[in-house]
Amino acid sequence: MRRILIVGNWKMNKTASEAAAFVRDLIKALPASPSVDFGIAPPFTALESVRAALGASAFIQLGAQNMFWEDQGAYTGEISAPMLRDLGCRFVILGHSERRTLFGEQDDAIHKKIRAALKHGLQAILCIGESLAQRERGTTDEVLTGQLQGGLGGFRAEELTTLSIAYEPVWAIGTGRAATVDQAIAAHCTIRRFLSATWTADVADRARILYGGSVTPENVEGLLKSDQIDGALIGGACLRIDSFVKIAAVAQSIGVNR
Ligand SMILES: O=C(CO)COP(=O)(O)O
Repeated sequence: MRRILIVGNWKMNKTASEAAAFVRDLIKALPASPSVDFGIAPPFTALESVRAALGASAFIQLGAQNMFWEDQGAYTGEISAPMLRDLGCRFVILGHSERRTLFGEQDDAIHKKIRAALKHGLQAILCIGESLAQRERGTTDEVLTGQLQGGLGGFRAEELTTLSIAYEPVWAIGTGRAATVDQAIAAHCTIRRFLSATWTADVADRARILYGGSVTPENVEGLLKSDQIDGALIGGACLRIDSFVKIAAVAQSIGVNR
């Protein structure tokens, strides 16, 4: 069975010192031997201070919110996979809908980033999700499989053993309007079926599929109770200690029984 993964995507929030102080408090409040995995993706500028604050707390993984696909060179403003590895990152979020819509990221760029992440031993969390218009048009499944094909097409099954996918419907991000459990399960099943049909049953079985979009301490239990939902990628509710800790407690209680 897949272990639950709870990741806080802090987006463009918290200075390096605020982030470090938060993490020091968080470590004290989280269970000492968790039955689930935790990850935090602070802004690039806080990676170093968060790594120092995490110290030996290996149960919280450090990750980044984006990266460029080249290792080094004349790419002003960009950050590479080796740079992230050197700062202790273990994962990187790629293809977030804010990157796609606000910064024009397309599938071919996301594909190159995933390849670079895997080459350097970073776990990729590939974000996919439909807009409200696409859902209303009834094209959700097509959008999801198109984004999977665009991001992952051409990879060999052996390359995808550490892959995670985050299903983040665009209309649910930061809106307070989360997908229902049934909507999330339906999308996760579409994703898993596609992984199995395109690669192997093993790839589909191993991939952790997280839900993201207005996850809160109140709705996380319903989501995680489904064995199709392997965790959550959380924005707003992971910016506050109290709600992060509440979500962690729910995940922990479900995780021990998985
Ligand atoms: O985009 C998200 C996580 O990547 C979700 O953000 P919210 O949890 O704030 O809706």
